[in-house]
Amino acid sequence: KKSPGLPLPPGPPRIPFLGNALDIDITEPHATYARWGHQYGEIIYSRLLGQDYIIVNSEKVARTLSDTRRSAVYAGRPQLSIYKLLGLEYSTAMLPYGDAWRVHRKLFHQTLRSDAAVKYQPIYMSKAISLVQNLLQDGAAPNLETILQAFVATTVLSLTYGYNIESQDHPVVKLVQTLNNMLSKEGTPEKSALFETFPFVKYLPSWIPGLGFLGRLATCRRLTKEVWDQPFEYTKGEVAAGTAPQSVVADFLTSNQEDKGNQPCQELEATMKAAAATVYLAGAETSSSVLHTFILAMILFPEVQEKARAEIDSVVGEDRLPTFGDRDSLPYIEAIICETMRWHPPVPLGIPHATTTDDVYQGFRIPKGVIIIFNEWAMSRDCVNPDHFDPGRHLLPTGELSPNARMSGSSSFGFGRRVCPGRFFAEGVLWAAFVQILATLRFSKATDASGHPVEINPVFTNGVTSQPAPFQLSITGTARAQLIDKYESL
Ligand code: HEM
Repeated sequence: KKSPGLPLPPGPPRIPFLGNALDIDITEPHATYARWGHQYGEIIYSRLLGQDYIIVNSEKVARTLSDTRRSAVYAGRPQLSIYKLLGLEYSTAMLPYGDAWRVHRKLFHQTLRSDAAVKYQPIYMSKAISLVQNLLQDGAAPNLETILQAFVATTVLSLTYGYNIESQDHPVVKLVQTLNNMLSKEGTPEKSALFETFPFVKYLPSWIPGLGFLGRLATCRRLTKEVWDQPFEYTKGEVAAGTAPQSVVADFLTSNQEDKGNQPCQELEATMKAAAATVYLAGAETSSSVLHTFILAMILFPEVQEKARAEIDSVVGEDRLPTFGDRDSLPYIEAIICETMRWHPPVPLGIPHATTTDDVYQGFRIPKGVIIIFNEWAMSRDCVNPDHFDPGRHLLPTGELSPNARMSGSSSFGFGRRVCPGRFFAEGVLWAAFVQILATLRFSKATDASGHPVEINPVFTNGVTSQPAPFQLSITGTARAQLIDKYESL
C-alpha cells in the first residue's frame, strides 16, 4: 500500500544526522526501547544515523504484523554491508526474503520440524549426561562458561555433522569457536552503522591507523568459508562411505538424494553448506545462554530447584535417570524452561526484520525497507513482577501445564515466517540438559574463606545474544548422581 499522506509511528525527537543515536543506552538498548514504549506506545519510529527503525515492544502487535496475512511484508531482512564483509551473506538468517531463503527453510523443515527433531533424542540425552559429569567433576571451582560452551559446541557439531567429539580441543571445535568469538566482536551494530553511513570505509587499506578491524573482517571471511566447507565435506565423505551417523547434514544429503535419485546438484549442495553452517552460528550461543541463565536462576531461586527435584523424585523414583518418556509427566520442569526463556530472553532484540513493501498499521505509515526490531526483552517484562523467576506463570491452578506453554512457542524464538527453525531441536537439547541437571545436581552460592555465601548480582552481557556475566557458584551431586556412570554403560 502506498500511503505517503499518513504519519509515521510516534517516537522520540531526533537530531539532524545522528537521529536518536545519543538517546540509546548502548549497554542495554532493549531497556531504552522499552522505556520509549511507555512514553510513545506499542510501535515506535526511530532513526539512527541514516537508518530508519520501527520498534515493536508488544507481543500482540508483533504477532498481528508477522503471523497474519501481512506476514510476507514483515519477513525481509535488512541487507547490511557488514554481513558481506563478514562472509555471512549466504547464511539463512541474513538472506533476503525470496527463493534462496525458501530453499534454506525447506531444508530445515525436512530435518528440524517438530516430529523430525524427535529422532535426535538419544544424542540430546547422551550429551546431557556428559554435561552433568563435567559439571560435577568441576564442582569445587566450576568454570561454568567453558563447560557450557563445550557442551553446546560438541552437541551442535554432533547433531549437525555427526561428529563424535568429546573434547573442546578438537580442531573443528576450535575453528567454530574462534569464528564465533570474532563475529561477536567484529559484527557489532556500531561497525555496521559505520559501513552504512560511510560505505567508502570498506575500500580503505587496513594499515591506516584505527582501521585494523578491516584486516580482522578479512580473517572472518576466510574462517567463515572454512566453517562452511570443512565439516560438510567430512559428513559427505561419511555418507558416501555408508558410515555416517544420524545428523542434520546426513539427513539433508540423503533426503535430497532420494528425491532426485542421484547426488544433489552443486547449487543445492552450496545451499546445504550455508544452511548447515548457520546451525552453529544461530544455535550455539543462544542455547548456552539459556543454560547459563537457568543455572543462575536456580541459585537465586532455590525453592524452584527444590520443587523441581521433588517432581522428578515423585515421577521418576530414585533408582533411575529421567528419560524423554517422562516428559509429559513433568509439567513443572517444562514450566521452568518456559520461565527461563521469559526471565531473560537470550536474543533480547531478536534478529532485525525489514519490510518488503509499504504497509499501514493502525493509521501509521510503515515504509518499505524499514528495519523492524521486535523487542523480545520488553515483551518478556509485560507481566506481574517480571524480575521474579516464577514457573507457576506457565501452569494452571491444577498444576498442569497451561495449554500454550511450550518452550518452542516462546516469543524468544522470534516471529512470523522468520521464526527460528531450530526451536524444536533447541527444545530437545535443552529439555534433556535441564532435566538431567535437576535430577543429579544441586546448585548454590559459593562460600568465601569464612564460610559466608558469596552474593550474586545478576548482570547480563550485552550483544546480539545475552547471558549472565560470570558468577561464583558451588555444585554438588544429589543421591541420583551415582547413576550417571551407569548410564554410560547402557
Ligand atoms: C535456545 C536456543 C535458540 C534461540 C533462543 C533462538 C532464537 C532465534 C531468534 C530470536 C531468531 C530470529 C527470529 C526472527 O527473525 O523473528 C532465530 C533465527 C534462526 N535460528 Fe534460532 N534460536 C535458537 C536455537 C537455534 C538452533 C539450535 C538452530 C539450528 C538448529 C537455530 C537456527 C536458526 C536459523 C537458521 C534462524 C534464521 C531463520 C530465518 O532467518 O529464516 N536456532 N533464532
